[in-house]
Amino acid sequence: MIKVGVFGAKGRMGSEVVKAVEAAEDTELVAGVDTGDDRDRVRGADVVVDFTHPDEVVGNLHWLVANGIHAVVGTSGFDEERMAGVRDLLAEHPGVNVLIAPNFGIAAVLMMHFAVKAAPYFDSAEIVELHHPNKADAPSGTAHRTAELVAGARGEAEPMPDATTSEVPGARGADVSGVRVHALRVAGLIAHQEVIFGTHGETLKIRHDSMSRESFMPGVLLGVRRVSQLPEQLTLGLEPLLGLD
Ligand SMILES: NC(=O)C1=CN([C@@H]2O[C@H](COP(=O)(O)OP(=O)(O)OC[C@H]3O[C@@H](n4cnc5c(N)ncnc54)[C@H](O)[C@@H]3O)[C@@H](O)[C@H]2O)C=CC1
Ligand SMILES: O=C(O)C1=N[C@H](C(=O)O)C[C@H](O)C1
Repeated sequence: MIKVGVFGAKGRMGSEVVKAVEAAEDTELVAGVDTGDDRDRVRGADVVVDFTHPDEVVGNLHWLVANGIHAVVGTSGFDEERMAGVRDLLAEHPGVNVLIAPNFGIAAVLMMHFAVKAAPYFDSAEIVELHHPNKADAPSGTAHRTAELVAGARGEAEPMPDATTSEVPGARGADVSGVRVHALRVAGLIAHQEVIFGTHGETLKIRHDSMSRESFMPGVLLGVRRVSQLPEQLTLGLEPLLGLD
């Protein structure tokens, strides 16, 4: 049995993780921790899953790593600088592993993978992410990561065509690694993203839709099962666990 703790246990994602961990045959819930609870409640866990808040997750990670507990992190907000901080932290604690996945949806990971494959063949690439209005951060962690991956796959390609000289601030979205990202917050939605590519006379749209938060659970459980055996102390994204690297 893998002993699992959950940080953010009363939240939209954390409450699903609690149910998934309780339902799986090879995992056992040690405790759920939410705001105001003592982190000590997860002592004895092999792995803790964190779905909290971008402003809280780093403090949680420091506590977990210092206490020798592997972490599976879904919370967004991990840019290059933050990743470097986690790498430094892990260097002081050999034997502890951290998996940070911007998106645990298997189809979402495939959407990012296909976008990387498509990117070198197009002049233009822009990302539209659409989420529920209770989301704390914009753009989403998934969109941020997709933009970085698409930019990397474009390599030394020409700058994207864009004749805009007059702009209402924000109208062209955020520039993430040279890729424009547009964030919509709409009641009734959960999590959705389109990557739109264009070249002469042709466009390609790659779209992913999360219809329920349950859809993230197979990916979270995969992370819980595999985090302790990952070859690197820090893994970004579910891709290597799915054989997609
Ligand atoms: N990687 C992925 O596949 C996914 C990632 N997310 C990310 O997960 C995070 C949480 O999203 P939601 O569940 O929608 O938010 P939420 O607001 O519904 O839940 C967060 C919960 O964490 C609790 N919390 C805040 N600080 C805490 C702390 N220091 N210790 C323990 N609990 C704490 C809050 O009280 C709340 O109950 C966001 O960053 C979101 O972007 C969301 C969905 C999928
Ligand atoms: O807050 C959410 O809901 C989601 N957050 C993650 C992100 O920021 O990419 C993953 C998914 O988009 C849902």
